[in-house]
Amino acid sequence: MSSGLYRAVGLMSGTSMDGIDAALIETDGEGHVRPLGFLSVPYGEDTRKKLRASIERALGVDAPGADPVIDDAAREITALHAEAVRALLDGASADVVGFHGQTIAHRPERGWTWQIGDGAVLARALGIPVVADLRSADVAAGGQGAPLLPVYHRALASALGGPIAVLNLGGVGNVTFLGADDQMIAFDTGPANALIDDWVLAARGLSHDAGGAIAASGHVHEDVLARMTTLDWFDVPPPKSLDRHDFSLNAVSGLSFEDGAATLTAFTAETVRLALAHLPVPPARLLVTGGGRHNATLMRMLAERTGVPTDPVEAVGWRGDAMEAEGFAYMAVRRLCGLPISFPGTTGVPAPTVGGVIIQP
Ligand SMILES: Nc1ncnc2c1ncn2[C@@H]1O[C@H](COP(=O)(O)OP(=O)(O)OP(=O)(O)O)[C@@H](O)[C@H]1O
Ligand SMILES: CC(=O)N[C@H]1[C@@H]2OC[C@@H](O2)[C@@H](O)[C@@H]1O[C@H](C)C(=O)O
Repeated sequence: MSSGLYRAVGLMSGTSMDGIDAALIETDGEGHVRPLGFLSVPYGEDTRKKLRASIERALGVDAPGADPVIDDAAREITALHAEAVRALLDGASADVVGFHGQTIAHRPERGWTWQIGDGAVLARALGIPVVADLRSADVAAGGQGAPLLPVYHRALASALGGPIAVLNLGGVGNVTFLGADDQMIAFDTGPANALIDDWVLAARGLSHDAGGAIAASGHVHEDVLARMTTLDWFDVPPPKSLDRHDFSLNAVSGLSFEDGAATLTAFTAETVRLALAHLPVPPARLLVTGGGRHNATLMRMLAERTGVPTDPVEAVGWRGDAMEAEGFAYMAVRRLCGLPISFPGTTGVPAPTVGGVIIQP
């Protein structure tokens, strides 16, 4: 560390369970952010199986606790995160690691959110202080515990004119509205890629609809879509957040493979249109991050259905694949500086809240 600048590693393993993203940035936890490196390490099929089994168990419990299957998965992913950091740093140093962990269940209404991975083991393995458990303080204070990235979006967007919206299309979608005077409104929008992924996996064993080609060859069933979007959840004003498993494929189950993909893709676009209706004014542009920005059909439907100019975040020089990992590096530094990471407008927490636990090696 020198003159308030930290070299920080951020680790994110998202709800798609595709693997671990690791980013290295230099930051002061405020307006200065310089990207220094990024890599992704895919989970092997064996790890994914363990995580799927853990999720199944976690969704059935009243509160997080010891469980042999989940504990085994946690040990395994902690070791994989340590390897990812070593590969990223390649012998170079870092001042802190922000460790998100793998979300296996998110139940803020029950007072908890569950990210597995052992920060103390990681800190010892790396010899670097770790900031872990970044969501719990927010939930304990009455917030949704998600989304947390808005504070990082605000740092990146300070040079851009507003109002803009940053849309993350991961397994679950979330939007950050950045208005005048640093106004931040953020919330989860719906299942972004989760249902599309589930649909193509169940029917053809595919991990995703690459480029949106399957959806492009199908036909959107507007009647089915209308039934899907009448769910009360979409009318609920923010703050709000979702578990990846809060929605199901029931509504499209009778459709052909291609029409199901098209209708689910249109559903994701519609959920964003409904989300934007909760904002005080329409954003001038929608900047899209997360894996869903690689789905050309989804990007086209988003622009058509929202009527808002839509671009991948690369259009303003941000790094869409690295953004979440960079964000957790940034949040780790904010923790070291005692700065809040969640706000009434982003998670519904009553007051700006410092998040994460610092673990010395
Ligand atoms: N080339 C592509 N074409 C279509 N979809 C893609 C492509 N690449 C990635 N995706 C989609 O993006 C998803 C992964 O996105 P991302 O890595 O942003 O999610 P995540 O970080 O795991 O989730 P979350 O943000 O919900 O935690 C994949 O599951 C897939 O559906
Ligand atoms: C509990 C949890 O892991 N939530 C994730 C998930 O993936 C997207 C959306 O749902 C968002 O709320 C959050 O992640 C991002 C990184 C966030 O907190 O901003």
